Amino acid sequence: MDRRLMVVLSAAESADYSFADEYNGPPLPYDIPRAVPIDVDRIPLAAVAPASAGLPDLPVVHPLPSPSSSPLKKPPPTHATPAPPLPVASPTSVIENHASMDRPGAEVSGALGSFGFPDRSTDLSEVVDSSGAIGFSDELGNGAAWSNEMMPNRLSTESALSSEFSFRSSASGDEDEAVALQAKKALLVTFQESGQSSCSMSPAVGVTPRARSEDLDMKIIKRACHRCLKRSRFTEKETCLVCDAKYCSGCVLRAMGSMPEGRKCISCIGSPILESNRGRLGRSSRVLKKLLSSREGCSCPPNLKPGFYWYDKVSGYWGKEGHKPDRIITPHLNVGGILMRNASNGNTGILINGREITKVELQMLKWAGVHCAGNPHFWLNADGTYLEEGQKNVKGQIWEKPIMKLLCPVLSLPFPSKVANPSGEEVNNLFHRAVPDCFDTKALQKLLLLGHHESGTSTIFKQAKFLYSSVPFSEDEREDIKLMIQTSIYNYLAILLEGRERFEEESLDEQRDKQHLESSGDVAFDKQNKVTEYSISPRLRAFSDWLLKIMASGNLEAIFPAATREYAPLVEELWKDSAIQATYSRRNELQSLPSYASYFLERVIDISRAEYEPSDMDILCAEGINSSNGVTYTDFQFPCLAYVGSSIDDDDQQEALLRYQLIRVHTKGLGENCKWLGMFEDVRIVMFCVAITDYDEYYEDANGTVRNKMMESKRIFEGIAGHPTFEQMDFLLILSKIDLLEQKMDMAPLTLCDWFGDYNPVVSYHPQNKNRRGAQIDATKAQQAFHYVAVKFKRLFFSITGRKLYVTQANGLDGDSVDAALRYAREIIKWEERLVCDIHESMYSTEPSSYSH
Ligand SMILES: Nc1nc2c(ncn2[C@@H]2O[C@H](COP(=O)(O)OP(=O)(O)OP(=O)(O)O)[C@@H](O)[C@H]2O)c(=O)[nH]1
Ligand SMILES: [Mg+2]
Repeated sequence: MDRRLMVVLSAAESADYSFADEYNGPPLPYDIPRAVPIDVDRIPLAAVAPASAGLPDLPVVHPLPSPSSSPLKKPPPTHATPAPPLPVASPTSVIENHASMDRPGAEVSGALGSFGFPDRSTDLSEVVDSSGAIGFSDELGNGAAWSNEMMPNRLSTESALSSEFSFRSSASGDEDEAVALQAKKALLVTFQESGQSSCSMSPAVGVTPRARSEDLDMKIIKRACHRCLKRSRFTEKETCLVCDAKYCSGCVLRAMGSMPEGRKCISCIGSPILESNRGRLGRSSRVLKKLLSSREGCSCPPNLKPGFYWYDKVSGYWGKEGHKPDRIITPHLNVGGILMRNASNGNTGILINGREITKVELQMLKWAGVHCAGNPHFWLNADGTYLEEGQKNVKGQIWEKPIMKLLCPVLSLPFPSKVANPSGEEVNNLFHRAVPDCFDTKALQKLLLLGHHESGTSTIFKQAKFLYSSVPFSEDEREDIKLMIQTSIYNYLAILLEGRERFEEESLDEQRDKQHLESSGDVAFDKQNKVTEYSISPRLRAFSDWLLKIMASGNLEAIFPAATREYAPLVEELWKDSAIQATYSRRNELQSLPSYASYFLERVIDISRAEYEPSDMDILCAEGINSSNGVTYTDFQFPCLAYVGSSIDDDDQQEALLRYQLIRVHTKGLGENCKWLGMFEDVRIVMFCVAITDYDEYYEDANGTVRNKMMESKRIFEGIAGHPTFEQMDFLLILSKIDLLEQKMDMAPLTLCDWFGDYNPVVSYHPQNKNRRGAQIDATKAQQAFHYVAVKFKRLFFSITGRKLYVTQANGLDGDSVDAALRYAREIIKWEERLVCDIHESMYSTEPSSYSH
């Protein structure tokens, strides 16, 4: 690395921390402190115990080879103060070092003991004094990186552990416990002053009073992995039940080995667990679950939360007692007893492997084409093949229909990650991108996207596919989309032509009324020969009549694709006609004309060509790609965000492995009183989409009542927020079409919507808010409105649930904006997880406060 590393020190004593960073700014007018490399000649060496010490005839560690011949490199210096002379290991330390000599890596432990880690505690006060908390932890980080790099196989877990542990626990409030544990740890590598008993030596391990007082440092260290010393807030860690040392997933198996006594580090085996950790016994460990799942042959382990479960050994179905199946795991595991008929509390009379199935499972069987008349009893194998009890013939395979892959998640039922073919060989499912095994074992985080008509849900859904899928739409799908766009143009035109006729009628009526007024009704009004701004030429009128007739007959599809090419010039002529343009300018009165109609009509000639290929934008704007009533879902992973000049860190990489599922449901598809919402009880977050521009838009419901779209969104939102399925669920409100708001507010004030009647923003007339010509710029108008609407929904949500509503804005047509909204949803999920972990930690931690943020 030839990049200059500069240590930035905080001049102020009161500064919270300092940090190391690369400096790219202009030359500084003053001298900066320089990092002074450690003088390798001053590295202390272990000495032979003098005979005067009166020690028994003990084996002695030989001095390390001279630095020049040593493979150990000096650690990179990061603190600005010269490194203090490092203490030489005392005679007793030699003995202590020797105590671990018969372990692999003991030699290295000894080397590190006198060179790297244990001296850290002595060195600590210096580093903390001069550069503060983060400076200290950087020091640790570098040390760890160095030692791991140099001695990957020989580094003793205990060495790092012990030195780290002795520091950590002596700072904890529970001195007695710490001292006892310390004594145990110290046998491995800890150094002690001569003359001290092994039990009393722990406080002597170089912890200065100053270091003890640094609570913040304690917290930072506590969150670090005790083996690699890497800190990360979001990296899950496993904690030793005896000494509370934490290990990241990369170190846990080395530090804890095969865990013959449960979750204890190797050095703690044989020691009783801390009483305060008793409550953690039997609780699931996500770190271990992820790690062990790939090693122990169970392709999809169940969620090990405390509770009672049932397990169907034959099919691999696994579920909570009294509930439908939750997972399909490896079959024939030696777990549990006989499967009870009422295990899942089913009431359908149909049995699978002796268990009475639930209603949703019955629905699934029906979709799979299984005949369920007469309440049959089935025998279901792990490969999905099924037979009727007492019969020999396989009746079918329940996973074989491709649609099952889509339908199972809809019913919140599991689908096997791998489907075995009849020969017994496991094959990857064809309908999914191949996902490595380790991903499969991670829980899928489900994000439910809901919204009223035209709220932008399918645009966000499509955008997510573009953002996160390598092949967002297949060739066939693109072909369908093309046909749909070509057809839609005629729909838009028909809406305009109908509107034109209406406006022409209204205009003629006005003319007639006016004429009647002027002539007192003496002159007859000749409607046929009157012209208005909405009138079109006879030729175009003939085409218009024909098209409207075809549309009315619902036979539009019959004239395609010939119509697209043949009539494209006429459509273009009509679109450009002043009558249609005048109609289009009153588009807010044409309820069903989508906002993107002009986007396609402008390009009708191009779009009508046989070789037309829809662009990504065309696909985003096109209607009907996701059916309005159906449920659509897509699985994805957030790619790592690599910023210029920065590398992707461990956290990002770990997060990039997490799998998400975006499920988009149109509220129409939820049925009366949202009765289908119960299907989504396992989603992690509900994202409710509202088009912020809906405040002045109306639609006609099934009864012919004209309703304001914003008020309708509010009504649906109230129903969903208060739905029992989502009692504890996080909600994120996405206010979409934010890009259109500014323009819209110029034409129609927000107060047009009854709910927003009290909108009265403070308009700032600050001179700086003027453009070069002196005109006032109200750049924040849309933002003010956004905040106002957001608060309205937040208050509404709070009044229903007593909880907090998260709100974000989005422009569905902008990938970055949708990416930001979805990443925000991910953050919310993470916060909630963190909160649960914190509560858990605080419940089972002996320390007053182990973590704060
Ligand atoms: N300018 C702009 N247009 C948007 C935005 N979101 C959606 N649209 C457009 O608004 C129209 C309706 O959006 P959809 O995503 O289809 O709405 P929906 O929620 O799926 O509603 P249904 O189609 O009724 O199911 C589409 O033409 C989109 O292109 C946005 O943020 N900005
Ligand atoms: Mg749509």
